[in-house]
Amino acid sequence: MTTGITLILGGARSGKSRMAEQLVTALPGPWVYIATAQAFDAEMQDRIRQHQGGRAEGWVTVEEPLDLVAALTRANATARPVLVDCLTLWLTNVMLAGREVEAEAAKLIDLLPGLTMPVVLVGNEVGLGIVPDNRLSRLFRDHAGRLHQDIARIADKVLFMAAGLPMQLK
Ligand SMILES: Nc1nc2c(ncn2[C@@H]2O[C@H](COP(=O)(O)OP(=O)(O)OP(=O)(O)O)[C@@H](O)[C@H]2O)c(=O)[nH]1
Repeated sequence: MTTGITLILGGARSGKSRMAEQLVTALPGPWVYIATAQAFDAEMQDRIRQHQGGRAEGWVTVEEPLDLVAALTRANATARPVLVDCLTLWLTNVMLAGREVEAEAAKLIDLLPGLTMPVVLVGNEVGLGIVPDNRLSRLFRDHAGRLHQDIARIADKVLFMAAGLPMQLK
């Protein structure tokens, strides 16, 4: 059974979200889904609608693109298991908002071990390709890698998804 902190990493369409939902819904509901995505265009709106339509009853959706710490604190007060999908878009939003990434990440890392309900966090592994040709992308890739390492260090369980299959890293 999933307890404590679980981190699920993987590439696009690797099955991360499905695995995360399975782990969370194996616990007694209702469950909190913290979505960090923002629908900036029709394609994303459509993708989000599909996710919402596909989610089983019993999920309470919280859309929070930036203040993840606040959303997790509120969810913790309800003592419901939580899924955060995903860290990568949250990081993108933090960078685009001009916030200090290290400070925001540090707040998250400080909060997580003190949460009383199980939390599953999803992140895209963006570091496996060639070195991006622009500075912002390189910076983003470095922030993502460091954030994943910091969360993995305090996580109870870490999975890497490939082709829908989990590899247990921790
Ligand atoms: N705003 C909002 N975003 C949502 C909602 N449900 C899902 N999402 C977003 O949809 C994204 C995940 O969808 P995909 O892009 O299909 O996932 P993926 O990472 O490509 O694929 P997998 O590895 O299979 O999970 C996450 O970033 C979520 O934040 C919702 O109700 N509202």
